[in-house]
Amino acid sequence: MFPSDRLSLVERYAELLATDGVVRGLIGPREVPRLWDRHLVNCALLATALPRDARLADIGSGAGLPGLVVALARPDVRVTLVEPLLRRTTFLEEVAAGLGLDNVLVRRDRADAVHGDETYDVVTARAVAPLERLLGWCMPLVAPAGFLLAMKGDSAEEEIDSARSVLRELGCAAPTVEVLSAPPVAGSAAPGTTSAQTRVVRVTWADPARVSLPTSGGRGGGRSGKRRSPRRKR
Ligand SMILES: C[S@@+](CC[C@H](N)C(=O)[O-])C[C@H]1O[C@@H](n2cnc3c(N)ncnc32)[C@H](O)[C@@H]1O
Repeated sequence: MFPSDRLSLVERYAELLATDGVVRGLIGPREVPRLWDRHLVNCALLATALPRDARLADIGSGAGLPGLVVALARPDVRVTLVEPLLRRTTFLEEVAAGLGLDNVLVRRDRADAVHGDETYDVVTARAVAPLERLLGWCMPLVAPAGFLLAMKGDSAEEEIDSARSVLRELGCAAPTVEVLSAPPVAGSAAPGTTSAQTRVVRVTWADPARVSLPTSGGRGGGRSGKRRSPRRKR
């Protein structure tokens, strides 16, 4: 799941989450005993769904989940962690520098402030917003041939249902729900657990040739407060 030469870095990150992360209020103390299976392994499964050398933006990274974990698991992937809260970006910058991760960039911003600046092959998000809202934040960042991977667990189908009209309005294809799994990790899975799994919603553009993304200077969330969305070319 992690390259062998990155394992000590993952262990160091886990230690930082369990100590500084808790003291600085980035992760709840109750999460510490389940850091590996519920957070690190769960997020590392995303790494199995990424194209080689992808450019990825993780929206609402918090303490680095899943973005930092993906950067640890996939040194070939360039990861931008988009997070608006200073306390969190400070931690993310410290961890990335402390672990010597040269494939991580931290951007202190809301997702919509990035619209028009960059697009990415993959955009990820975990526990940030319902899919309906997440689409408006994330799809303007998805390159025409790229995709959004939203970690949604058991609520995936229900959230897709609620997002139908937004999906249509933005010009997205029908989302798919994928189960990513890996063999059990010795000593980390709960008793009775046979393998680690996570459920993700994958959203692509319906017609990549007809996607019109915001351009710089035309970003959404500006002073007018008007929401700009990617539109299909007519
Ligand atoms: C519940 S936390 C989840 C953090 C992390 N993804 C995880 O799974 O542990 C939600 C995060 O989304 C961030 N967030 C909220 N609104 C956002 C927005 N519009 N753009 C980017 N991040 C946002 C918050 O600051 C917070 O760090």
